[in-house]
Amino acid sequence: MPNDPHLIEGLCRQHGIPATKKALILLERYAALLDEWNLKVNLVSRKEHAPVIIKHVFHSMLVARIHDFKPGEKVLDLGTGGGLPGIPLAILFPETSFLLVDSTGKKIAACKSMIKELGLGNAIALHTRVEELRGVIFDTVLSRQVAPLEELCAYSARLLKRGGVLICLKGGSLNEEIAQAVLSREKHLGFPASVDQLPIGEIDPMFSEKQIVIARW
Ligand SMILES: C[S@@+](CC[C@H](N)C(=O)[O-])C[C@H]1O[C@@H](n2cnc3c(N)ncnc32)[C@H](O)[C@@H]1O
Repeated sequence: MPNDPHLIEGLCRQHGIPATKKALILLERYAALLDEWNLKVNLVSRKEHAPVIIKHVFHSMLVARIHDFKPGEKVLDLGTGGGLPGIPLAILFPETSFLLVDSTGKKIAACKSMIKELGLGNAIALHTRVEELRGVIFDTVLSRQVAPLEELCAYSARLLKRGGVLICLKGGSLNEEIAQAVLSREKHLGFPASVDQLPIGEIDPMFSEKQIVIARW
């Protein structure tokens, strides 16, 4: 489905997401590239009848409503697929550093090409399993539709600085998943000490079953 170029601008204004003119142009370009790449590599579901720019790009940008990305902050996008949520957020926050990792080589090749075409100097895509990342600590870990919360907490406990946060975009009923992650924290260096859920269904019916989950030390 083609992307309406004015849609993203209106949504950002309506929901208080800071986006410069340059960022809006890049976000639209990214949505178009994602559509193009999706014909060659399965990056996002092809069955959906919703524009990629809302269902995937704007959905990822909603993290900016609850987290203040700072200049110099180091962010990991764990299981980025086609760059979600890392690329939209790297566009919005050009002074924050984003490392995008995925275990599927073809997806990372697509991310590298899109990052280059968009001219993003603050995003790097790396083909690896997150379990194999060594010698690097992040201020923030992001993850969209990748794994159960306990698994994400196990990875993050090793990679997240004390005081950092894990922010996940998730769908469905999460109470049991969250309870399991909290119950298992002693296995994961005490992470998470607490978890908050923020439903985002009021923003668009498309997100009716979606939540942002924030896990803290
Ligand atoms: C359902 S896709 C979601 C991709 C993207 N975050 C999005 O929202 O479109 C899950 C992705 O996580 C990646 N993944 C799963 N486990 C991983 C791991 N342990 N390390 C790195 N990537 C992983 C998969 O290769 C896949 O691309």
